[in-house]
Amino acid sequence: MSVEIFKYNKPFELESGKQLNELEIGFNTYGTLNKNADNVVWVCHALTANSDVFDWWKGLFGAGSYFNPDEYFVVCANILGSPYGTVNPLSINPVTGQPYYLSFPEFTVRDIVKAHSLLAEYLGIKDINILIGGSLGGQQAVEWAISEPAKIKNLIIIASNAKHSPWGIAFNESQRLAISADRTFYSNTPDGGSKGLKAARSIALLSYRNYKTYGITQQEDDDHITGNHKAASYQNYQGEKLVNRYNAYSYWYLSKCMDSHNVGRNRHGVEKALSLIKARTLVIGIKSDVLFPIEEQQYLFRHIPKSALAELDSFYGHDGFLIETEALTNIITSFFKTDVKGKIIELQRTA
Ligand SMILES: CC(=O)SCCNC(=O)CCNC(=O)[C@H](O)C(C)(C)COP(=O)(O)OP(=O)(O)OC[C@H]1O[C@@H](n2cnc3c(N)ncnc32)[C@H](O)[C@@H]1OP(=O)(O)O
Ligand SMILES: N[C@@H](CCO)C(=O)O
Repeated sequence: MSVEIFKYNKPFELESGKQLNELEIGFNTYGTLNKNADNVVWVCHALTANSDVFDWWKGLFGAGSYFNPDEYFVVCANILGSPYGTVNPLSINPVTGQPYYLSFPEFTVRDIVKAHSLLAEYLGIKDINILIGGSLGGQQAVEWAISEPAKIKNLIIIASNAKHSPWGIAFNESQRLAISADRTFYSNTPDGGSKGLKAARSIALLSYRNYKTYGITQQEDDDHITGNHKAASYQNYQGEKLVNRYNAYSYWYLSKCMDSHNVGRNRHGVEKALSLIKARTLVIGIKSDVLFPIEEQQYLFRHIPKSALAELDSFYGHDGFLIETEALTNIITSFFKTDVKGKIIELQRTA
């Protein structure tokens, strides 16, 4: 499915007070907006994904899945700073005629939401029936539900939080240290910082999975002492896989954006901000998630007025939100079948 581009030809003011002179957003839509305009499902994607949600969230999205194009008008937009159609550090700065690289302005989760709200307006979307996102996507979703409470009818937040934790920021900073230790990062070339990015992804994976995941998927049959350990080869492979489809500059800025996440900023605190949410909300946590531990979803559940919590027992850790599509389908189906506030659904892993 090809990416469409929305161009906003006015300067786009960022939360920092800085601005982007031009805003372009890559997005995908699937299905059609119905007569009552009440079938919109908006997906907020996570760190390195893109707007083709039918590709990366198969099993939950697509023909025959829960979110299918016969029933829903699904929209997914590429986030600010990401290189899949939206303005990002490798884009040309109209003022200089050169790519931004490290002169790209820092931006926040609120800026992503503000940009996507402009896209929603352009698409003629007044109400979002279901707003859904995991991880950094969940951070956008909760932020949007607070900034435009009347617009969001139902909210699904998966493996995410209300304010990025010191632990999460420490992981992100460690990844930025890896990127900046690669001096080519400062060369301002499209592949600058590639070795650093590879190391950064390797660090990040440790937070996306966990001890048990590695113990099973990367267990070795033989007894060799050094050299080509399976887990080492996996880290290298995954690092290179990201380098082949991404760039260090987008990664750097998006990790800073994630650190900025704090729904309470200038809103009299996190609890007050969460209390503003009007959407009927489903919070899903993954018990084995070490990056966004279950306590963070329990906290969201406690402070979002009309909310339910599901705790998923997955083998995959944080990345379970992308992988456990069958379990997510079951949880979401039960949520929309029940009106009981606070019902906690406990599910075992299915994959
Ligand atoms: C333009 C684009 O392509 S955008 C792609 C979309 N990306 C996104 O949406 C980002 C979000 N997605 C993700 O983060 C991931 O895809 C996930 C979490 C959903 C799944 O992760 P995966 O990498 O597919 O799964 P997993 O961790 O099991 O790794 C499997 C891969 O590692 C390889 N692998 C496994 N063990 C080893 C090892 N010991 N040594 C080397 N390679 C290994 C497998 O061969 C497989 O390779 P493949 O991806 O080329 O098929
Ligand atoms: N694996 C996810 C990040 C974890 O939220 C991604 O690459 O987008």
